[in-house]
Amino acid sequence: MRLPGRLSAAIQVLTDVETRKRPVSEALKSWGLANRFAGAGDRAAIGNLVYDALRRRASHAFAMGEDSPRALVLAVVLRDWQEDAAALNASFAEDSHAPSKLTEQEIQHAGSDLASAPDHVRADMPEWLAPSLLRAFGDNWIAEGQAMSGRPSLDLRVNTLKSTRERAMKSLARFSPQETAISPIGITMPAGPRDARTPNVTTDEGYLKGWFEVQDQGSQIVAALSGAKPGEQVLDLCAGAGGKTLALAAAMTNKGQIFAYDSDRSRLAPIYDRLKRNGARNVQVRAPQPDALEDLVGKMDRVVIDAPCTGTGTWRRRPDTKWKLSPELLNQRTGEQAEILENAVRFVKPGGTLVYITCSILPEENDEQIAAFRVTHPEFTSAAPADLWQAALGQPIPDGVATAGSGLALTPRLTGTDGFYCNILTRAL
Ligand SMILES: C[S@@+](CC[C@H](N)C(=O)[O-])C[C@H]1O[C@@H](n2cnc3c(N)ncnc32)[C@H](O)[C@@H]1O
Repeated sequence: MRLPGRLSAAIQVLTDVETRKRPVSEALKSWGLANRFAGAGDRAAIGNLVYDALRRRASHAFAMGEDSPRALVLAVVLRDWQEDAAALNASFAEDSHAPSKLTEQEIQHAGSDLASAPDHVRADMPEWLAPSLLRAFGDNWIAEGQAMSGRPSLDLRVNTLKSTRERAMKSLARFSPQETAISPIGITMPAGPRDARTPNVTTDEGYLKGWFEVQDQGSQIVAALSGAKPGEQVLDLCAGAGGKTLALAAAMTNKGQIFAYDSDRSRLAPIYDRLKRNGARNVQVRAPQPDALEDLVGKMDRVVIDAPCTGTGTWRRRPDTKWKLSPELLNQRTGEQAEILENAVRFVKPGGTLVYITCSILPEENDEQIAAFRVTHPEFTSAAPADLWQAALGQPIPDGVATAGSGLALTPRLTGTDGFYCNILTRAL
């Protein structure tokens, strides 16, 4: 397929996402099934167009004067990919799969700047979140929003139980891997421009041997900050598919014990295969059932809460969710987090540590959640962010990462990662 056909396909997929309220990944998959002639390169390019349209939906719609799938997709090629309008129209004329010709108005709108746009449009963020983002980032919130609207890199965590970064990078040499800037065991492949494809690393021999996992550098950093040490008793209370569990097991060099629990059996299910492939042998999976964790009450050196959250920190990867988040859902998540924190306390032994993590950039789920927790639990004290960072990562904490509430905030702008938050609290003896 040439670009005109890919644009038509992207408009079709985006229309499907909008009208049927489907996740982008699902709409792309069903387009691929219905159009089997399209190759992997076509599917990647169409995916890029759709995701880029959604990443910058507010600013594209403002410039184009409308929010239709066609306007958004044309905005991507004209505003982001800097395609020449006249050349595009010439290529449309020669391609029977092309969208209809660009109008004079569309061409003119695509060139408009955002000087007069409201702040939330320039930030490409939902308007109702502006006060929260201002609280979290002060005057930098627009720049944070803009960084959150770019494409994410593909990051891998080297599994130090089985390999070294050097060996894993050799295995992936054809993708030009680079070392991550902060995580000492991370590998990154920066996102390419325009129709670049994301490398498929899961068919690599190194992956099949368990040398590395796909894991955003931000997730690797919070796992390192959680400070699990060989020999400890650790409860991973929201283990899900085990991304953090695997990182903790490697940090503990398979010594001590991790209890991996999740209230949702289906989310936990993939952990068994992943543990095997990673050679993680100090993990006991606790399936959800009454009293599943009662024997651990008061005994844990460390309880890790990788809390259910709005996922606002991952909006570069799932930009459709940026426009679906509602105040009701945010309220629901903060309620769940408060309950989980309360439950987690029971397991932390005196002098033990509670690790609270979200992949959110919203203060309601981060500093404000922890501030409320500390009112009812004055026996917990947050560790100093700068000391934690230096000890875990061997470098000084970057500007802006330490939060007012003694947490640590990662963002695309501050650390070149997905958005994450963590707060490490120690229980008094
Ligand atoms: C952010 S995800 C975990 C991701 C996982 N730790 C990883 O690194 O791949 C949050 C998880 O919390 C789980 N969860 C939600 N409510 C819970 C509860 N009350 N107790 C335990 N787990 C819960 C969800 O099922 C979900 O898997």
